[in-house]
Parts: sequence; C-alpha cells; structure tokens
Amino acid sequence: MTTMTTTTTTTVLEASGVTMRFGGLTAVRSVDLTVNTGEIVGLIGPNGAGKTTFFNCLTGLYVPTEGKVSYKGTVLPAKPHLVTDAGIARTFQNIRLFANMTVLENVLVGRHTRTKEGLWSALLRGPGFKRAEAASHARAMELLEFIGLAHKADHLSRNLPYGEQRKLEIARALASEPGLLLLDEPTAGMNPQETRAAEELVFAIRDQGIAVLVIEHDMRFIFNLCDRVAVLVQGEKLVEGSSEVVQADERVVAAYLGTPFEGAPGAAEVAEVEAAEAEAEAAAATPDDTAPGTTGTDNSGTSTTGSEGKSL
Ligand SMILES: Nc1ncnc2c1ncn2[C@@H]1O[C@H](COP(=O)(O)OP(=O)(O)OP(=O)(O)O)[C@@H](O)[C@H]1O
Repeated sequence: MTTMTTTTTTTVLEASGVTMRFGGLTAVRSVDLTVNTGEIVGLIGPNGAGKTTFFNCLTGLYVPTEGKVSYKGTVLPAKPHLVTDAGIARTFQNIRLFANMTVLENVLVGRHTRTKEGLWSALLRGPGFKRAEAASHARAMELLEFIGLAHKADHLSRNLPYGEQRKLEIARALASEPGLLLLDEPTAGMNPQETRAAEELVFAIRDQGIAVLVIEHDMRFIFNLCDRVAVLVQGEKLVEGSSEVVQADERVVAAYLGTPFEGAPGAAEVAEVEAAEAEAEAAAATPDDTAPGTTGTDNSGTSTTGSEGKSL
C-alpha cells in the first residue's frame, strides 16, 4: 500500500501596507510581507532601512500609521503581550536577558504566557499550581537541551559567553510556544563558529514547525538559510525572492553601496530636493532682471536695484 502525504502551506504572517511615520520621517512605507508555514524568510537592507521598525510594527511595540498585520488569518491588536499570546515571539538586536537570573529562570519567564494558573493558585501553591510548575520546568529544560545549554541551567545568565546569551534569548522566545519566531540580528557579535551553530539552530527550529523571519547583516548567513529574502531600502520593499534572485539583482548591490539607481525608493524625493536646490542656486547666481524695483546690497554695502544691478 502506498501512503500519500500532503503538505498544506498556510500563511502564518501577513503584513499588508504597513507604514510607520515618526513625525516627518517615513521609516516604513507600505510594506507587504507574508511568511508561510515551514519557511525561513530573511529581511535585509542597509542601516536605517526600517527593518527593526517593521519588526516593531509586527510585534505590537509600534502601532503602524497605516496597514495591518495578521497572524494565521486574524488581525493582531498592536499590544506586545497579545501578539505573544497569539503565537509570535521575538528576540531583540540588543540582548535583553535578566542578567541576575539563572539560565533556567530566564526560560521560565518566557513560559508565563502559556501558564494558566492564577494568582491565588500561585500564592497557595495548590496541586494545580505544582503540576503546572513541574510541567513548565520540564519544558524549559527540554528547550535548554534543544539549544545545548541544559548543562548550564543553574548558571547566572550574565556569566554566559556572548554567543550562548544569544541562544538563551532564542530559548526564552521559544518558551512561549510560538508559531512564528522573529529574530533581530541573531548573529550580531558572534564568531564564525557560533554563527554556523546559529544557522543550524534556526534550521532545527524550522524543522519543529515554527516559521522564522530573520533580520541579519551577515549576508552569507541569510543566503544560506532563507527560502525567501525581502530587501528594504529607505523603508520600502525593493525586491523579494529567492537568495539567488536577490543576490543577482544589481539594485540590491547599488542600495548597499549607496549608488543611486533608477526607481530607487526615495529617489523621487531626492531628485525633487536636488532640483529645488539647483533652482535656488541658479536664481542666486543670476541677476534677477524680471523683478524691477527690487533692491539689494552688494558686497561693498552699496544699495543696488535688482533689474539693472547699477548703483542708485
Ligand atoms: N522611535 C523612533 N523615532 C524616530 N525615528 C525612528 C525611531 N525608530 C527608528 N527611527 C528612524 O527610522 C529609520 C529606520 O530605523 P530602523 O532602526 O528601523 O532601521 P534598521 O533597518 O533596523 O537599521 P539597522 O540595520 O541599523 O538596525 C531610521 O532613520 C531611524 O532613525
């Protein structure tokens, strides 16, 4: 008998038309992005392109000026704890561990969204609470095994080497049992061996059925890892496609090198400003003979007319 397995792809994350303005600055402009089950998607772009701002819009830290974010078909409220409850977990660019807590305690903190025991149960330490506590402990240890830090469960997190602190952050995020994990520069500050191990870890996370969206500046890491890569430039999505497609796109290289190219995001605005500046310079350099009667002062302090440029 032959068995047939079918894999259904579902959309885990759908961001549509996400725009974020800070006063006059548009940090993210009308960005659409989807992440499907079983996918690792990369988000790259030069410094200041809007990647972290976009992440913050996805996780409820920022309320997007426009656009919406859905997780498994449900529009998310812009509240971080509700986003975590829904099933999205994240790590931050700057490590945010509880330095004076143990490795295990840090992971246990990440489990609080999945612990249903209430305050009284916790205070009275009844059987329900004890059962929940034991289950949380077991799950946290399982996650520490998964990332290879079980043997350091009782170490203070501040005493871990940098690469292990980054891994611990990932374990803490996984403790909320997410369906989507957002990683913001997971290899920042890692040596090449640690980066390689981080790559393996992200593949293993994906193999556990968790979709991953990752921001990273290390291009080798991104292109090895991702099924799809989206490129943000000046807040706009410039290209999206496989690693091969993105690497072959000359506009991506140009954006990283800061070389202007036709149709570049923000290019119209830059061209407008440059044209206005050129016009102003030309106007300043040319004596204005169209405005008779206007007066000015030359370098010698002599009053002049605009039309003739002669002394009165
Ligand atoms: N809270 C804020 N208030 C005002 N401007 C902000 C705020 N957060 C980000 N910005 C601006 O938005 C733009 C995008 O910043 P963002 O940090 O999202 O870029 P990035 O692509 O993550 O950069 P990097 O790769 O350097 O981390 C920048 O011009 C930044 O100065």
